[in-house]
Amino acid sequence: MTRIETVRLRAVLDSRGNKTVEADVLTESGGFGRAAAPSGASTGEYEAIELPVNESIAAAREHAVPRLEGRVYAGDQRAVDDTLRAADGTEDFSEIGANSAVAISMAAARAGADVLGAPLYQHLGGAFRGGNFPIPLGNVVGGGEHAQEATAIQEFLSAPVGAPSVKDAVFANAQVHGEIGSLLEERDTPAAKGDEGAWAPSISDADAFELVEEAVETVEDDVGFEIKFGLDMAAAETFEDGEYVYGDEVRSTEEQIDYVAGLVEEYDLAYVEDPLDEDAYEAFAELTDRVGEQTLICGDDLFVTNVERLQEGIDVDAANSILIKPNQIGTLSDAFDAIELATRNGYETVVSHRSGETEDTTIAHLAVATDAPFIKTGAVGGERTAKLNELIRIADEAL
Ligand SMILES: O=C(O)[C@@H](CO)OP(=O)(O)O
Ligand SMILES: [Mg+2]
Repeated sequence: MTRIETVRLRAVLDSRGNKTVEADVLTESGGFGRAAAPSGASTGEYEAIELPVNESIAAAREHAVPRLEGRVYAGDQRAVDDTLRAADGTEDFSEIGANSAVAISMAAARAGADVLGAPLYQHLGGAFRGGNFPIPLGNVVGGGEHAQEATAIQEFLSAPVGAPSVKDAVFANAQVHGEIGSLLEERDTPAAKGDEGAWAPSISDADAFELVEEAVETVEDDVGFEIKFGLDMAAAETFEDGEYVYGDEVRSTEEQIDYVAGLVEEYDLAYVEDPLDEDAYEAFAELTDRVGEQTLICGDDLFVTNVERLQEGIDVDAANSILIKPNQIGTLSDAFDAIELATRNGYETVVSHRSGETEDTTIAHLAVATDAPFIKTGAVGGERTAKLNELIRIADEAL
């Protein structure tokens, strides 16, 4: 019933103005699904490979599309994704590109949902899911690879942990973002916005901590529920010759662990992503041992949504949460496998956008379908609010 009739691929723009892959999947019964690949800037070394868009589309048309059309059912996600893997023939999608793979994988899921007449989260998660909503982590101040001349730490994330509903949480993050804008204006500190819509002022990390703390407290008082904040330190980007280089600060591994543990204590951080290098399993484990009871230590570049790397981390207690980015691994099935392995081992999952995004809302559905406790998808900006507003619609059963 959901047999794929046609797969169409095209280049469209992402939020940075770069080209990305969009896929349409049409089924023989008239089902239709469309999805687009996001793109990272602070990409992990072990991620699946994103090929130049035209190259990826040409390779996918040659190798993957003929194996899908007339042969595979869009509703059978495993079969779609196995076919993509077989067509590619490599471990890291370097033949057809993870950008075409993930676009086709997500478009097929949408087509499958369309044929069923079900919302995507229900098709992906089944009848017994959809009642829990992720807490959105909203990037409110940032720099690193996402903005020039801004904070050395890549992301300061508002975390409305006490929000009574997803809608309240989404609005609270936007309010924190707005409050920071007002504080910057009061201080005569000019600020551009980074790739994810966060403020990107030319201030030190220490100043950014004070700024975000003040904004969070102000909004917390106003909304009446608990808001914390967290960080993506994207440490692999700053790790040079065995040292962590954040602006003028240079730290050894032990110093970095002490520094992060100190930040968790001082600011009662809810979340710390990639505090250490992408190969530093042991150092991650040391930090998790010290502060893992108080906060989430999340692996992004460390795990790259890859079950083998996650298992390595589980074996040494490297972290207590994992970032889930479907394009990091190439298919929805692979992302699901990582989520299941994580959940079985008590790791919290954080479904995530990329810095280069489109209007695609698949990750909002993925988070709801898997009961993910968190979603990281920005606070403001059209490609970010596309996902946030979709969460609100899902909660309202307005799809
Ligand atoms: O590091 C990250 O977590 C992401 C998203 O915030 O950034 P990028 O997509 O550039 O890898
Ligand atoms: Mg990250």
